[in-house]
Amino acid sequence: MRIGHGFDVHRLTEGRPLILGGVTIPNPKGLDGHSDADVLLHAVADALLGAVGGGDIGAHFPDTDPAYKNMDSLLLLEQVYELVREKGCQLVNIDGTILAQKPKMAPYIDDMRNNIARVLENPISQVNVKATTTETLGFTGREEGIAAHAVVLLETRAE
Ligand SMILES: C[C@@](CO)(OP(=O)(O)O)[C@H](O)COP(=O)(O)OP(=O)(O)OC[C@H]1O[C@@H](n2ccc(N)nc2=O)[C@H](O)[C@@H]1O
Repeated sequence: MRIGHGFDVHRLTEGRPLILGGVTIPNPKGLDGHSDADVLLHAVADALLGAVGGGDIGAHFPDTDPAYKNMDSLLLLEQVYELVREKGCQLVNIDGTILAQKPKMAPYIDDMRNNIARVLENPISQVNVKATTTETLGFTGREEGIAAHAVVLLETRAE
């Protein structure tokens, strides 16, 4: 068994869509970044890479490479999971947490879970996503940005 943790932050800005877990969420501001800035999927991808000792997404998808401009992070996650499978590992379960003061994420959580479960070829029961405010504290509480954590458990095929 192997565990991994991922964490990511993106700044909220006007003129960008808010995409989390592959779901476009109506909101006055979206997330800034080189890719689609899907902070939840980035945390999940970093957790997967961490679990297999595969570095981090910045090393695999440099934000200086035009190829990743506005990249759909579901494709980024797919490529990371291919690497996990190549290393003889597969997903047991994921737990993700979005830290955002607004908007309310509850209506979109199951769609996020479905997207992640589909890309990682696992039942939705293995993929948990939750959201929390930071009680107006810190940069997330001031609605300057959104952060996300993810923890994954993998099993090696030999197990
Ligand atoms: C997903 C992508 C796609 O281009 O861009 P964004 O859409 O987030 O902008 C990138 O992979 C986004 O990678 P991410 O890892 O989140 O970006 P950063 O935090 O800026 O880190 C970029 C790279 O610098 C390294 N790094 C970061 C901070 C630091 N103090 N020292 C470092 O050496 C990290 O290991 C990483 O490999």
